[in-house]
Amino acid sequence: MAPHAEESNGTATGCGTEAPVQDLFEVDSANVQYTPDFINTKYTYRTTAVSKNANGKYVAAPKETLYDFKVDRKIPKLGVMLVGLGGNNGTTVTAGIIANRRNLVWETKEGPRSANYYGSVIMGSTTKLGTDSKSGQEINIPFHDLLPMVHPNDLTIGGWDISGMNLAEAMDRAKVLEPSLKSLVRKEMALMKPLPSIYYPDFIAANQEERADNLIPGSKAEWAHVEQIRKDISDFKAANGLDKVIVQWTANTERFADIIEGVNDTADNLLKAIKEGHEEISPSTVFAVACILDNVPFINGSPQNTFVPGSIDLAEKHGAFIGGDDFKSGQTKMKSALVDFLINAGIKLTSIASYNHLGNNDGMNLSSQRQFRSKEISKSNVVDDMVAANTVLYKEGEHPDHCVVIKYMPAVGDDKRALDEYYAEIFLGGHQSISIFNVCEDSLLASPLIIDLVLVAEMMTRIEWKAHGADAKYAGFHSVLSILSFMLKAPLTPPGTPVINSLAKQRAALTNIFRACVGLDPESDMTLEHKLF
Ligand SMILES: NC(=O)c1ccc[n+]([C@@H]2O[C@H](COP(=O)([O-])OP(=O)(O)OC[C@H]3O[C@@H](n4cnc5c(N)ncnc54)[C@H](O)[C@@H]3O)[C@@H](O)[C@H]2O)c1
Ligand SMILES: O=P([O-])([O-])O[C@@H]1[C@@H](O)[C@H](O)[C@@H](O)[C@H](O)[C@@H]1O
Repeated sequence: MAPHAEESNGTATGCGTEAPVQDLFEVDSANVQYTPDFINTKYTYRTTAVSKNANGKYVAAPKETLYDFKVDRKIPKLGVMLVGLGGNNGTTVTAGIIANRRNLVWETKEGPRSANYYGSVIMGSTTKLGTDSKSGQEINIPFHDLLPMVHPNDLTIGGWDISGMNLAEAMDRAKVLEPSLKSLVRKEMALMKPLPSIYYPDFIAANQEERADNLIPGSKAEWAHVEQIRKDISDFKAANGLDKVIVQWTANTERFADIIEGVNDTADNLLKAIKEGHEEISPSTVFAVACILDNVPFINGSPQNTFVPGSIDLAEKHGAFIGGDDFKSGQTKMKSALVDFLINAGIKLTSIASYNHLGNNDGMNLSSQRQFRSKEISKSNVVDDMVAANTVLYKEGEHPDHCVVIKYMPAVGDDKRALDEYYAEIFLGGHQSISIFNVCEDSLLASPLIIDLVLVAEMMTRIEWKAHGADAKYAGFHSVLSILSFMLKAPLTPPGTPVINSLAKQRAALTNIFRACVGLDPESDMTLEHKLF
């Protein structure tokens, strides 16, 4: 376990390790070479190429592609800068990391509670390494140990907010954490004040204006804003002695930006539009551009279309990582698992009614129609791929009725209520109706996702690949990190590639890409060793 941080100068500071971490396991294979700095792997990627013959019959041909992967084992000192640091998610994830780093225990009405990373797939789940060579029993290891990843206790946290409240006051405003826990982290939180940010009123609800007292000068997208954000990141990195920084948007949901030819359709047009102060450039896109220009990974935890085509074009040109959109925390995460299960069980889902109400500031922002529309889109598209994949149940273009309702009810605060009804046709004209009442404590479910997104995105900056062969050159994965999809409602994918929303497939992709990087085949769960004897 990497040594942990000491708090200093008002930011929770992390610390990387110089020497490679001693891994929990090593792979014994002629295709895997370990050096002090790298894991070098020759990997055979096996797929099935399907075509149609002259009679219209599918022809399935096994296909093998050889890749070389190289993983940098050195764990960096990593900073994360949150846009919206003073919000419910921002204060909660910050307090949570401080609590874990200090192994805090606090009193609650159910008795003492200890800090944990529950809800994080990287820190709270395990993955099957293989089966015991003697007993045949499954050997599972912490997901975090599959590759040499940063530990969240070592993260250095900072960021921006249009509200100037220090994080102790903002934590009180958020009303998420137990008073007993807040009292233990209050001192460190009070020392953390968000950097001034950019505020373009037309992009978020008018009801947010009263908190906008911590602003970078200038009223619309301007190049000075890009330069200020780049300077903020550079200063944060230098002041904390960081090796890398990752920026994540957990600020308010913005309205969708119109995609306008000549404005935000290409990298050059987008840069030109920002310099001209075009009003259709959103704050989140300005942050994305600032990060891309300095190769700082940028992740969008909200549903708006931050990544207009010009920003994706710019990221590809710079080889910078971007990822999004919209943390998948409670109701939608459940939906992406349940719909997958029902449809893959041959049960014909015909209607999904999703209602929720919440009383936090996110809910207040979403009470404005244009911001709600962003969320409605991200919450609605999550079933599309699963429905389209089952042509036995659904004809071309046929899909379940699906409605999404969000209401702002201040009384429930951050304890969002999600009420769902799944209605399906079953055998011989029967019906199945599944009703769910799900209290999703929004920020306590989202905060571990913020951590997972940072850890996976940072890990991807230390993985390179090339086609197997002497003359090929190593390169990074595509700029759009679709590997992050498990944590996101509306996964951004490289242009022209399919969107996968099935939660099981998303986790399998994350697991098996990481397994490939250490020379292990995908986990198939066939367990033939338990069937063929
Ligand atoms: N479970 C969840 O909490 C969850 C799940 C999915 C998505 N999200 C999204 O995450 C975002 C944050 O959620 P939250 O509950 O923390 O909301 P919040 O309103 O408590 O926090 C958002 C913060 O962003 C700040 N902000 C707004 N515009 C800004 C800007 N231009 N620059 C810097 N700061 C700015 C606000 O002042 C506020 O402090 C929302 O967009 C929400 O839709 C949340
Ligand atoms: O629980 P989930 O659907 O994944 O996501 C949540 C929505 O249900 C909720 O309405 C919204 O306010 C939150 O920002 C979040 O998006």
